[in-house]
Amino acid sequence: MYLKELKARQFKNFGEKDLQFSSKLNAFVGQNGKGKTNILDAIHYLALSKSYLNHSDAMNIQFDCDFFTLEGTFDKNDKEDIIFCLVRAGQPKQLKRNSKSYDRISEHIGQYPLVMISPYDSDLIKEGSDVRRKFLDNIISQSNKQYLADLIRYNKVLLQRNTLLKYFAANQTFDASTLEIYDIELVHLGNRIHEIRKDFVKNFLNAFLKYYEAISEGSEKVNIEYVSQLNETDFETLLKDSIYKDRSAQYSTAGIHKDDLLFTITNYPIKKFGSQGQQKSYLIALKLAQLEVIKSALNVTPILLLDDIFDKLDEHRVTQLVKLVNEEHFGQIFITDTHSDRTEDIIKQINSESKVFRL
Ligand SMILES: Nc1ncnc2c1ncn2[C@@H]1O[C@H](COP(=O)(O)OP(=O)(O)OP(=O)(O)O)[C@@H](O)[C@H]1O
Repeated sequence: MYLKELKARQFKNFGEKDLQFSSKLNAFVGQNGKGKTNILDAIHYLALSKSYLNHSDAMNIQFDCDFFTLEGTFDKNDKEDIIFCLVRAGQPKQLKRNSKSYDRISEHIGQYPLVMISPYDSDLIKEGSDVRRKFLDNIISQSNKQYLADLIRYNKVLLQRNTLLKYFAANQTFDASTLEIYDIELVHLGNRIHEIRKDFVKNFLNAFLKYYEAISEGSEKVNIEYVSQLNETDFETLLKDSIYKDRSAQYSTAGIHKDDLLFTITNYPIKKFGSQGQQKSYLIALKLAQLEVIKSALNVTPILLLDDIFDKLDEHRVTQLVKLVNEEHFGQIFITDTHSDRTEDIIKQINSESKVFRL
């Protein structure tokens, strides 16, 4: 599967932009602010029906305009699919495949898988546990619909339990039997989610270690640990033990909604002890492992977007990374860079069909 062609109208800084791509490597070169990332974001938008960068669809409309459109021609098993997207400020977005609107936009997800590696991924290391849980949940949900359903239900029950705790506090009352109804369901769902996350991290770790070792040439010891209160104590006991704390906090303080991933380098948290290059290598290995998992779940090779990823990596790591993505199991790749010399070097190394766009 690859993107053959992109037509963007009034999307961010592009009034009108038509591009034809190579099925293997595409490089966008240009100075800061020329719109290299915006092109990757347009591709992201077409593949996943949302921007990587802006939560609000309307923020992608060119300044002083009323709408944007994107049209992408994907080649999937030698068949062409045309994806069209129209966004008008204040209106629901329209998404069509081959001129037919989707009944639900979620039907589009997974059809044209894509993984983006961008400077904004540093949030995964630097921000709170919710960002890492989201990363984990997103990957697992792509191939496990039951997991997604359990997770949605868990969050709903959790919200109801929290509302009840607030009600108890506001009315200076307490009813253990009502709380127990929620606890039974939370324990049932939470245990299932915990087991799946535990198994997933075990498998994901192997792929991650393989990529980190390849990029760093095995020079550093890294690890991902699945941190969960349920690793130590069963969920039922946890809920019982935390009831006084929950009542005073007026929310549920224990459960799988507190899970985290601990990213380490030489046994210390990479967030505090990793250099910028090590953190970047770590993020790249995480995302390449993500690509591998998606590929085996969907049986389609995701498109890979590499936004400005060479900065802060030393020459060895750049070479290793280029070698890696040049391997057979990677499909279409888009890269952006401000250094045209470096891009030319990379293209020489990759030595396969490629196209360079100068912006
Ligand atoms: N809605 C919008 N309408 C018009 N222009 C926009 C809009 N959103 C962003 N831009 C412009 O897009 C430009 C940024 O583009 P982009 O981030 O793609 O640059 P880049 O080439 O990747 O730069 P860098 O090398 O610094 O990462 C900025 O000039 C910004 O003002």
